[in-house]
Amino acid sequence: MADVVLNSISKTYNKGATRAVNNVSFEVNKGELFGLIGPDGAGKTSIFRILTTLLLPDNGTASVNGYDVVKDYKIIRRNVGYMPGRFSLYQDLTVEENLNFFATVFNTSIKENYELVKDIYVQLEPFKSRKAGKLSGGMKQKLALCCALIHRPTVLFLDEPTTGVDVVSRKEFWEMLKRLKQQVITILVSTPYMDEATLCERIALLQNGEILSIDSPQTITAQFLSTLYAVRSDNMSKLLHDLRKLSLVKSCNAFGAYHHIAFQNNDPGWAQQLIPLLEAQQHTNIEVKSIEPTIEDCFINLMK
Ligand SMILES: Nc1ncnc2c1ncn2[C@@H]1O[C@H](COP(=O)(O)OP(=O)(O)OP(=O)(O)O)[C@@H](O)[C@H]1O
Repeated sequence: MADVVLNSISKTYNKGATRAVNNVSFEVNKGELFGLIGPDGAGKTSIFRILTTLLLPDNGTASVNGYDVVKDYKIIRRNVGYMPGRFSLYQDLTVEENLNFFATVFNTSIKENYELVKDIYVQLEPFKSRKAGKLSGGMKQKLALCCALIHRPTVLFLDEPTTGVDVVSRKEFWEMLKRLKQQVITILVSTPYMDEATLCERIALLQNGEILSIDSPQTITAQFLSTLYAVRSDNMSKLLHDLRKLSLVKSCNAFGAYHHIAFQNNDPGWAQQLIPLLEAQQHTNIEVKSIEPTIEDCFINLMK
């Protein structure tokens, strides 16, 4: 059963000049961990604000727990948890005061739902008298998650919860989400980090307000039809330029320490031809290896 349903949702700003969300439809099943993956400006926040009833769509319909986001906004606000990208905590209140405040707003108490947040809150307890503004990024993120959970929501919306957080805290955060799933809470999480996509059960890849693909991360990467190679040499910027000029190369993109390339067809002989071709162009220490595509490879491929 679907807990969240979007039907052809569109949203523009600046009197129609900025198209933020363009005809987006998808469903999120009950208890699912669903990721909205896309770069800055892709439309993730606009979609979250529509689903949490803070923004009206221009067109289309959407529902949460079967309730319409426009007509039934009061019920939805009581039932969902929302962790916005910024400003969800009161910086001048302590850890405990923040959590108490959010519990009170929802007519509940920390005690009543402590079991749900216990795993996360125990890590914050040593700092419970510290002002939220004085917490580290990772701790703020944990407190914001506790605050979004304290009224036991049926659906949890987490907008870029790991943006600007260190790698260890990011990892811990995703482990917390996996544990939360066992409580049968439907979770929608957005992230610009493509590596986090594989931690979701299903994802929607979003660019310029449009869905490029929706499926499990495994299915999306399996649909990448070309054989992919990682290539490096001592001069990576010249390498990118030279690879893009080769007629046998279909696509070439910079990926950290390597460039990822796909050939015009999947003939394995072309990878062997590549080294002498690059040597002829004065490249040294050339390495070419076959690799599995990542979600980022798929995203770039779908953008074209
Ligand atoms: N209130 C607003 N007024 C005008 N334009 C807006 C407004 N909010 C968002 N936009 C624009 O709409 C587009 C989608 O923005 P949105 O915030 O939904 O995307 P996002 O994927 O969440 O990106 P980010 O992480 O940068 O917030 C962007 O071009 C953004 O500049």
